[in-house]
Amino acid sequence: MRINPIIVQKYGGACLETPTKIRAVASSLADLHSRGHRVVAIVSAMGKTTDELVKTAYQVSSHPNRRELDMLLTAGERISMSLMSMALSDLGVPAISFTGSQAGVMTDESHSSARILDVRPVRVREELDRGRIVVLAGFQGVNPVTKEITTLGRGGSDTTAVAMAAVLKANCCEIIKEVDGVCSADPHIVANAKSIRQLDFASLSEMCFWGAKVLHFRSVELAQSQNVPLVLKKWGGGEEHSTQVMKGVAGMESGKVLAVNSMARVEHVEIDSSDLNQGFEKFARHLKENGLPWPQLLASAFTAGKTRIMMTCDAESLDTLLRTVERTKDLRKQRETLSSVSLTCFGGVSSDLPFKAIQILQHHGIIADKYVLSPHSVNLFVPVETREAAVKALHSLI
Ligand SMILES: Nc1ncnc2c1ncn2[C@@H]1O[C@H](COP(=O)(O)OP(=O)(O)O)[C@@H](O)[C@H]1O
Ligand SMILES: N[C@@H](CC(=O)OP(=O)(O)O)C(=O)O
Repeated sequence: MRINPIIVQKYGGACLETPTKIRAVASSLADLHSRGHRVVAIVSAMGKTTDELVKTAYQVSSHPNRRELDMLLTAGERISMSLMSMALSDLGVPAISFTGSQAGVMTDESHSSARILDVRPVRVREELDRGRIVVLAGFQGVNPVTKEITTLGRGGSDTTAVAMAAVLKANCCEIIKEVDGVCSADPHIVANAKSIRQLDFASLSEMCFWGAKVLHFRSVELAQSQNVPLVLKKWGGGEEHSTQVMKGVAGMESGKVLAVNSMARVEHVEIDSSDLNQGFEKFARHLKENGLPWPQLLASAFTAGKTRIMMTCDAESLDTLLRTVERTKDLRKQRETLSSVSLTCFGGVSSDLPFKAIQILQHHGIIADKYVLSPHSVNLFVPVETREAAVKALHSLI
């Protein structure tokens, strides 16, 4: 007996913003199903719903409890999944929606930044075997011991999609976007940013770590380790509007600049401490005592009795962290907020690139006051108000 191939498609909030868009996505899923695919659709919350829910939480509490915040935020995806399933039924296509816990997404217990430990998609498989389209709420899971509902961190639906594609051994995991896949810069900043048709995992992971909002960076690592065939596609667009992620792409050590990405907000926290280790212990204790998630750490250093940690995170978490730090004797915000601008290169960074980048910025009146190198990227830190100009200026290197 021929077994129909499984396709996992993930739709982000931008593609699901309105009921009309949901109906359009439903008809495209129905089409895929009618062509003989077994279809699993992972959905995010509609449009900016998650941002709105976070805002509402902060209107009722200056310091929302993280368990309750997860309960609230998972509702966004639950709305999308049920509406999608209804729209599919309306088109005469059998469909069923599941939350993360119903779909068997098991996570650790870390609210708002949980990691997937295992996926046991028993019900998903049963429903696929019955011929239904399975619609899953992305971004969420359940801790198997405490039975508490968790979220995977902002943008986490991509990670749900990749994890599900891995355990179902899907033929393809398609991340459907409103943009032309991965571009050489955020097309909302650089109007002539080019779509990157083929991209290796290492470069993509680096771009996403340093602010490319196209994919949750954990999902890239997962896709690579689990060998998941990953494609990013523009909704309704053809192949020229998509990016295929590959193990290796042609070329050796070209050092070619592939993309410029940026992070809007990088903060520095200073901790009175006797060494780096004590600095980190105090920082970890502060996060725990205030129920805060770990931010994304970028660099740290110890000098003259102070540990300095450079970090980023979503705006609400950074605001809460800085508010709680104000009330603490040994911790403080160290300097003005910065933005990062990153050049990601194929085949490794060439030694002269940081200096070229600094010169270009300087030519545009932008002073970068430090940079961090990683194997595939040069990451410069600039004043917040110059971020977009810096991205545009450095895009000339592509
Ligand atoms: N290098 C990049 N390539 C493509 N998009 C990028 C890049 N950097 C940032 N972005 C932003 O990422 C967003 C993600 O795509 P979109 O479909 O709008 O979001 P979502 O899937 O989260 O609903 C785009 O709106 C775009 O502005
Ligand atoms: N809705 C969640 C999860 C997510 O992945 O969203 P999106 O795919 O729209 O970026 C968020 O906004 O963080």
